[in-house]
Amino acid sequence: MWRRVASVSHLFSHSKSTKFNQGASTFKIWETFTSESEIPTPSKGSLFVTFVLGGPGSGKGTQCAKIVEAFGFTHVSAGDLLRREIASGSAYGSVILSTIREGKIVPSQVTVELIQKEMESSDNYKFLIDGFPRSEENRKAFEKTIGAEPDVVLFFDCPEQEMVKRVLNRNQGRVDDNIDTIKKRLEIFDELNWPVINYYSQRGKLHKINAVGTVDEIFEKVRPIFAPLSK
Ligand SMILES: Nc1ncnc2c1ncn2[C@@H]1O[C@H](COP(=O)(O)OP(=O)(O)OP(=O)(O)O)[C@@H](O)[C@H]1O
Ligand SMILES: O=c1ccn([C@@H]2O[C@H](COP(=O)(O)O)[C@@H](O)[C@H]2O)c(=O)[nH]1
Ligand SMILES: [Mg+2]
Repeated sequence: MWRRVASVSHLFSHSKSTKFNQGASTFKIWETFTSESEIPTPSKGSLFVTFVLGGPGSGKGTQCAKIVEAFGFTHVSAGDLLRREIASGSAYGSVILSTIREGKIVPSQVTVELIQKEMESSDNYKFLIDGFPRSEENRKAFEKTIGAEPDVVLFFDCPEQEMVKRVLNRNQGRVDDNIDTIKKRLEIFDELNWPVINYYSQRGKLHKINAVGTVDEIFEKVRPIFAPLSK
């Protein structure tokens, strides 16, 4: 399925064996980008991971749907996986629900396991991981468990006022779409997500997109990032 490019198991000697890092490793060494304008050119069969970051209501899910349509990615929304876990009545459900209500972050172990299962159940090799990692701890847990780093990191940069307006108008019945929880989510975003954004910026993987405008206008800024990919 995924083409092996090189072994990186020595970098993740404590990680669990998974579809992504079995034995001598089934994934490639990730290209490092020296500037923000460089775009990776993946070949079919190599795992290609995009992290999609941005504050609450910045439009991550909306743009992911368009990327899926245009470029054939599999969309893995960490928030959706957690909401699905609550709905399934799992043992973790009540603690996840109270964490989401408080706008806090669910323990990495839970989220990474859900993401891992979702990726492993897909035949695709191109993934959009939406709304994750939300903290440096999340980021490190993903690297350790999945044994991979993102090829591309999108960051939808949106003013707070606009994000609040969008979330309050979303009308999807989410328990966290109320002004009190939004304030907490914004605080947590400021405190914990910026270090992740800075981390990927320093590694030249970050694509910062101004998220103000119509959905189509924003997608026209996203499209060139994936232009080297065929569907
Ligand atoms: N460019 C845009 N202009 C106006 N409204 C938008 C735009 N993009 C998305 N929206 C709307 O804003 C709301 C939030 O968008 P979306 O769910 O995509 O954000 P998100 O970043 O995934 O938020 P969250 O982190 O809370 O899941 C939705 O109702 C969506 O339809
Ligand atoms: O990696 C994650 C993703 C999400 N959460 C919690 O879920 C809500 C909603 O997430 P959205 O991405 O906005 O759908 C978020 O506020 C967190 O409480 C998480 O803990 N970890
Ligand atoms: Mg979303």
